[in-house]
Amino acid sequence: MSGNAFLNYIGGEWKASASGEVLESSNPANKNEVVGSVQKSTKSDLDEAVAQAKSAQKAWRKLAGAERGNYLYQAAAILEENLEEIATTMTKEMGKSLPEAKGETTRGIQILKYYAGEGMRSDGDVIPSTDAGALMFSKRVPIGVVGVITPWNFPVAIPIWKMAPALIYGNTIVLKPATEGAVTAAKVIECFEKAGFPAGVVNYVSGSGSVIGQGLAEHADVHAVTFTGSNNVGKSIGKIVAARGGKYQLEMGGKNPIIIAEDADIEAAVDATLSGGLKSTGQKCTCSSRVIVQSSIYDQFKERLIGKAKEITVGDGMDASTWMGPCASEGQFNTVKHYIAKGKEEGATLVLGGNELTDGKLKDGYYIEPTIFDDVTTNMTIAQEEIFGPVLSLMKVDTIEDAIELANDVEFGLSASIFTKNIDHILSFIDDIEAGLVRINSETAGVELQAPFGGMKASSSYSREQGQAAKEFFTTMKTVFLKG
Ligand SMILES: NC(=O)C1=CN([C@@H]2O[C@H](COP(=O)(O)OP(=O)(O)OC[C@H]3O[C@@H](n4cnc5c(N)ncnc54)[C@H](OP(=O)(O)O)[C@@H]3O)[C@@H](O)[C@H]2O)C=CC1
Ligand SMILES: O=C(O)CCC(=O)C(=O)O
Repeated sequence: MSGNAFLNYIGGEWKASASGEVLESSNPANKNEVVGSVQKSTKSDLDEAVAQAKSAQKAWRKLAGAERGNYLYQAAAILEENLEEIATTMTKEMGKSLPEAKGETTRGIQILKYYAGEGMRSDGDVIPSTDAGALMFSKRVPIGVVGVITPWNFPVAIPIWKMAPALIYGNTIVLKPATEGAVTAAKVIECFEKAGFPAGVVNYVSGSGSVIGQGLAEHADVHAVTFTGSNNVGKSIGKIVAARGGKYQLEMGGKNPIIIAEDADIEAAVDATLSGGLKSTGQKCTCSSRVIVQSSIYDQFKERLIGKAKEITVGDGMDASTWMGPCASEGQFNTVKHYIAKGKEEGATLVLGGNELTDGKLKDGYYIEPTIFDDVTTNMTIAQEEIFGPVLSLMKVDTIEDAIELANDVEFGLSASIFTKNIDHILSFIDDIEAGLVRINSETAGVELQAPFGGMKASSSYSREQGQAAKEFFTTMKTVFLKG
């Protein structure tokens, strides 16, 4: 590749799209800086990638799991050698701070190593047969070709946490990354290329969601599609794949609550609210967005939250002093401004921020102040819809029962957190909260790669990613009955 101008990676070769057109990626911290370019691919590019993945599948699945694992270990080592460059590209392409980008790349390395080891673990069970002379067992087998459609907010970790399990269990893949993270994702694919994966096992096709993403969903030779992104797109992918009998997995939005009980450690709760709510500029599906506080400590908590939020440094993610970077794109910037206007219009009280930041070095970026609304009620748009920006909504309750009821009063159910020392409250929270990730005295974000990840309600398609849970999606099962 020349610099950051990337072609598609199909059948083990970097290839220009039939369209002859490219899509440029610009830096959200400085919209005049072009970070790189990727191909604006066509349906025929996608067809070629799927055909390559299909023809590579048999030889790949015939390898021993340990051999497939060696390719993943190799990819991990190469990613590690390129950590600095990949993290820098991520910060420049989608704006998260460099330490966060490095942390995410490190997580990518760990995910690859975790699934590399999976090649040596059990892929079935022996089940006693009613026939004493027979051996009966289950055996996990790959599904075939997997389409991987990923968002821009974790352009390294999300492609890897989908590709690594798909590959180790013997599937071949076609990755369609979000256009706003496609240069970073191409650099990850370069690591897979250098790791020497057989041609056609790993394919990368960039381009618009409505052509390449939808094309993957519709493609008869793509047996399964794994997606992370918005609810509208996810639901549409689910319908398309289901209609043709394929398998799908959707990880979508969140509207995550953090409950602060009157016995909470206020300092720890404030730190967790800011970290969970505003790190990555609020652009995580696990971000805290609704801050539900018991009335007896409400004012004390609010004052401390606002005080600490005022200390947040906003700037270019490449600057060492930056705590919070810009919104990832102009579209995201406009969405956040729309929700802030909506919050004011519907009667919430703006107690911090709410404005664009345009002074000095910030003038060419998509910067928004850390924003806090008070007096938010559950019927307001900002209490119901995913904002994906640095906006917190404070909500007051009298009891923990009320808090949990309020927390559940949204269509989403991804992550939820409570700060309390009261064991009864903790137990009822674990029992009654409608969320896939239940976190106690800890922020709502923070996913561990070895544990199941996914949500309830509209946040996911009931499936779980990561850890051992990934096996469920990326394999199917044979039950073997063997009699001599
Ligand atoms: N759960 C999460 O982690 C995420 C949630 N979101 C939520 O979604 C909102 C919008 O973000 P956005 O980036 O537009 O999310 P999208 O859901 O549009 O994008 C996610 C992925 O889907 C692709 N895609 C877009 N349209 C289609 C389609 N019709 N068929 C198949 N694939 C498609 C995108 O490609 P392309 O980039 O080329 O459009 C991208 O690769 C955010 O504000 C946030 O609320 C966003 C990202 C992650
Ligand atoms: O919190 C995390 O680390 C993961 C978040 C995530 O999966 C997402 O935002 O899409």
